Amino acid sequence: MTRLSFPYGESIEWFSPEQISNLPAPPLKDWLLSTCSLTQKLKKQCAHFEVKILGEDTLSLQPEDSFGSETIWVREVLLILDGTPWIFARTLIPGRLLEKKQQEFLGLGVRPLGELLYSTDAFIPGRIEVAHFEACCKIAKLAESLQQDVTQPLWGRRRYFQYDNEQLIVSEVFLPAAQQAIAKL
Ligand SMILES: C=C(O[C@@H]1C=C(C(=O)O)C=C[C@H]1O)C(=O)O
Repeated sequence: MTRLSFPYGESIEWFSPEQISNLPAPPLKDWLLSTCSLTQKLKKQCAHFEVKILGEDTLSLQPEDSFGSETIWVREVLLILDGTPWIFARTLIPGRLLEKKQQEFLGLGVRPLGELLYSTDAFIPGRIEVAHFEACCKIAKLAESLQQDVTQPLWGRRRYFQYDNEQLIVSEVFLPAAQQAIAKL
């Protein structure tokens, strides 16, 4: 039985959108590939937006997750719209970058990361990768623990942001409630 606790994210196989033949139909496809702040898009869909921190810590991750850095600061949150969790988000920041912007990252708290990343041109959005997750994975178990049945694969994306000569990675999984709501937009 998978231990359901932070860190929830796990080594996931991500693909460039061109490699995936069965991307979901719009509007979910548009949300997956959007280059603007997800926080701003989500806030338009609710009256009350909230960030719930699941965990923040410096971890030694698997090589495929560590992009060459010996230690990574990991932040995992739920983005909650009018009381319903829509997004599981996981941010990976290499130690070298954390040192440069320690106060900003460690001081985020329940403010959305997007407010930092999109407040300055210093963070340059980069490529987007996508993945979909079956019901067996740890994030699906997290969705089930949030009383959201996983009746179809969950879609997620991973975005790279460059700062100086470092990069951070932000991945977001659209939970069932989000996929159902977006399908009706
Ligand atoms: C990167 C953004 O910030 C969002 C907020 C996050 C957080 O607070 O940890 C993480 C990922 C994003 O969903 C964005 O708004 O696009």
